[in-house]
Amino acid sequence: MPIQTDDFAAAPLERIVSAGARSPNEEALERALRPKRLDEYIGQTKAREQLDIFVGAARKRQEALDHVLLFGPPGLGKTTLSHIIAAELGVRLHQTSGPVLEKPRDLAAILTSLERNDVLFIDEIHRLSPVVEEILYPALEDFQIDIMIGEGPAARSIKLDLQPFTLVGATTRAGMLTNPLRDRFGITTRLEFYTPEELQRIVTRSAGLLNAPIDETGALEIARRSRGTPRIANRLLRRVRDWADVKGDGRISQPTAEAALQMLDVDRAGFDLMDRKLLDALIQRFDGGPVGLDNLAAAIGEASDTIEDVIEPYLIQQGYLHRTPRGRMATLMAYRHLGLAPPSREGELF
Ligand SMILES: Nc1ncnc2c1ncn2[C@@H]1O[C@H](COP(=O)(O)OP(=O)(O)OP(=O)(O)O)[C@@H](O)[C@H]1O
Repeated sequence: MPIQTDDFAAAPLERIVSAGARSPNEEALERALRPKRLDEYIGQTKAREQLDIFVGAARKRQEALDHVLLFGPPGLGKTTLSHIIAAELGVRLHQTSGPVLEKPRDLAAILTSLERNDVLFIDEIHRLSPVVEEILYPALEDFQIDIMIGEGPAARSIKLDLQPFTLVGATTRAGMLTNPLRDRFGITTRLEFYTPEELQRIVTRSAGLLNAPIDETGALEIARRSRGTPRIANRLLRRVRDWADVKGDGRISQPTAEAALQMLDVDRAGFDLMDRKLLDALIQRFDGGPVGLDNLAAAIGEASDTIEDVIEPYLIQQGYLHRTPRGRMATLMAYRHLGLAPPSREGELF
């Protein structure tokens, strides 16, 4: 049955290509568009092949799968994959996130409620507090936790046995994980940006679920401007579909997609005003760099974390930005993209 989207509010237009922030309505729609099984999950061939084997083996032996760490920029499908892992194992998924688990007892309550071979998904696992992380170590290694009973001198610690389970941790920052935590994951999977062809298949699939008529050229135009990210592809698809419904005959083809995305200020490279502002500041105010992250953040009025997690990974991957030990630098492609003349600097990047 096609999904009705009339009651889903639009994402904020000022950052339509951000893979980060989402409204609750958009989250609901994402759930509906999520592939449910591994063979519906498009792209990420390496991750999919590995998981297919490891999950198959665990299921055959009726054992808990080794703990899995998924890392990569937001919106590439970490949450989706954790749901798929649980579905393929035929077990329940319990979902939480690092910042939500404030106290050791928050985590203890979840761990003691797990049934045999269940999957516990912790999003933003790099944001677990150290005291909560301490509880996790013996849970991951020996399926046991130590909990304190009572207070003051009468306090004592008791050991509780847990059911075997699989932790799936997701993070945008594998480098921020402590070594003891990182070492406890048996399977580490890095999610990569998607190719335009993979995104084209995702857009086509989502359009089918949304009952939106689209042809190959329309899907490819949306895919090319989606920064390698399914979340953005799905979001742009919905906005293009609005445009096609109001300004056209409802069908999405290349000219419709191009006109709609131009209106939304998403350019041919998938950059929005914020990306262009960052590249522009880097070139015009800092002579192309190198410039430190904090200075760049101050210049464009954005948080350093947002630049690091959301904006720059794609700019770097596409070759518009370099991260050097001395700071960020614009590449020749960045100058060209903005229509600016590059400086002639011998021995440097160009
Ligand atoms: N491989 C894929 N095939 C089809 N659709 C996908 C795929 N990966 C992600 N999606 C779609 O993209 C949306 C975002 O995916 P998801 O929520 O899993 O991202 P995420 O990496 O967990 O992001 P975050 O870490 O920001 O929560 C989902 O609605 C899902 O439909």
